[in-house]
Amino acid sequence: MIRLENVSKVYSRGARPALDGIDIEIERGDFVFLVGSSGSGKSTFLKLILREERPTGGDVYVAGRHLNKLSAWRVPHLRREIGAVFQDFRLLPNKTVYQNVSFALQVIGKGRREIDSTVPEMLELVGLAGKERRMPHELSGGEQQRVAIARAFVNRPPILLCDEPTGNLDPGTSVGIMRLLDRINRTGTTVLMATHDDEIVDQMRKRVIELKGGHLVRDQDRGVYGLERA
Ligand SMILES: Nc1ncnc2c1ncn2[C@@H]1O[C@H](COP(=O)(O)OP(=O)(O)OP(=O)(O)O)[C@@H](O)[C@H]1O
Repeated sequence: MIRLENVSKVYSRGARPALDGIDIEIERGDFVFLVGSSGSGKSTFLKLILREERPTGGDVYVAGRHLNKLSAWRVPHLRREIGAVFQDFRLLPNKTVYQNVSFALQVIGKGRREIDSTVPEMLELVGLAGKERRMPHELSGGEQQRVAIARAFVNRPPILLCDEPTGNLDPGTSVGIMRLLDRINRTGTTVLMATHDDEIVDQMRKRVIELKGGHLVRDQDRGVYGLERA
């Protein structure tokens, strides 16, 4: 589903590479934690997959596409295959919960009837039934993240990328969000989550990929956050 072959990224000439010679394959349906200290290259890794950045060396393949060769007008098609969730939720502040989720379908040209049947289903899945008419500021952080996940997943993309999705949430709320991501993964969705949340990683025992200074230093099945704590 995602494959990087000898991928490097240098942002500016002479700078240390943000990623250096990365080889990795993530299969359909995998759940993968991407860990590493600040500046290790996690966000750059996610940006290459979304084609927000391009590699300076090597090849990136996502959902059957060779991104090096993907022309700009095809990038929106790639992005339909990838739901993205961020630490800061990024909801539209002037739209209701329902509108935030339905907007994601409107912009890809879905019809009213399909939207009206899909959105309630998705809000039910994320545990927000009954809160359709709330505005984002009337929700807790955990609820806002559930809206963001509903929006990212409403068109059932095969890949969900999560950049620190529990970074702004307390531990109890984070567990709820992880249960939801786990459920989404069990539907066959590939989940790739960059995180600093050691408790979550240690609880879930999924595949762990660790970056250090732009190098891939660990790829561990049923892994933990830090080997020294194993
Ligand atoms: N747009 C950019 N221009 C120049 N350098 C960048 C840019 N984005 C990232 N970098 C550099 O690339 C390296 C990797 O950064 P990246 O944001 O990928 O790390 P990260 O692991 O996601 O960090 P964090 O956990 O703090 O989000 C860092 O040295 C950073 O300064």
